[in-house]
Amino acid sequence: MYSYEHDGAEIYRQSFATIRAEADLSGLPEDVAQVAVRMIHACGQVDLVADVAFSPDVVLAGRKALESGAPVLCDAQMVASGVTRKRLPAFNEVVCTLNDPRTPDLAREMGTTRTAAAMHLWGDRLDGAVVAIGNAPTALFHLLEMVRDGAPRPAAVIGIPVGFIGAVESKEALAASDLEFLAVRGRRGGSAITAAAVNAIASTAE
Ligand SMILES: C/C1=C2N=C(/C=C3N=C(/C(C)=C4\N[C@@](C)([C@@H]5N=C1[C@](C)(CCC(=O)O)[C@H]5CC(=O)O)[C@@](C)(CC(=O)O)[C@@H]4CCC(=O)O)[C@@](C)(CC(=O)O)[C@@H]\3CCC(=O)O)C(C)(C)[C@@H]/2CCC(=O)O
Repeated sequence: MYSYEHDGAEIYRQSFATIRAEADLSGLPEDVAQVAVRMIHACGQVDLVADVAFSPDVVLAGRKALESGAPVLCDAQMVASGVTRKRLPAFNEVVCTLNDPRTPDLAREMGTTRTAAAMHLWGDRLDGAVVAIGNAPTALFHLLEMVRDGAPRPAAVIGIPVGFIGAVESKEALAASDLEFLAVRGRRGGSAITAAAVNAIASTAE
């Protein structure tokens, strides 16, 4: 026999209370702090808060975009799968074009990864969208290149790729851009944290 909590709501309550007790959220505006709590919840690391980087209006911009029906454009299926549809305020479309049959050929032609190439299949949905990049640094770099070259601007970029090659640099490039953004500086990141951030932004929508 094991003694453990069986009540899902109580697990969540204790979890969020623990995060608020242990994480130093004092340097964050309240709306970003709410999102950071869910990001920490997704990875179990309260020190994540020190690496959270953001533009001041990113939560508001993301929320407004979702309220007005903007799609959530994701680099990987894992990110798309993690977005809780019932939290989205306007039956928003959640898009991941990675597994589109055209993507592998496009990647070969472009000489890049599939995640980066797949963004070209987002089409005009990029305009005013919430972009969620949780896996692929190449996708984040390429998004910045696309916008620099005149592609429509997303309303907010949740750019939290993880890893060792390009992750740090792509997030620094995002932070240096003029886009509304939320990121985690350093190697940490990933699909779960990214989806949690989208879910938090969506949940605060009214
Ligand atoms: C270099 C890549 C990295 N992938 C990482 C971590 C994870 N990736 C998983 C999975 C299942 C997928 N990763 C792909 C996106 C695949 N990963 C890459 C690429 C080779 C290049 C991306 C880049 O460097 O920017 C990328 C393929 C591509 O051509 O774009 C994936 C599509 C590969 C595949 O299975 O076909 C796939 C995504 C599937 C989906 O959700 O749609 C992991 C689960 C690892 C595993 O399977 O063992 C894991 C998930 C991490 C997460 O939280 O998302 C890194 C570490 C991010 C790495 C990039 C950086 C580095 O340092 O290498």
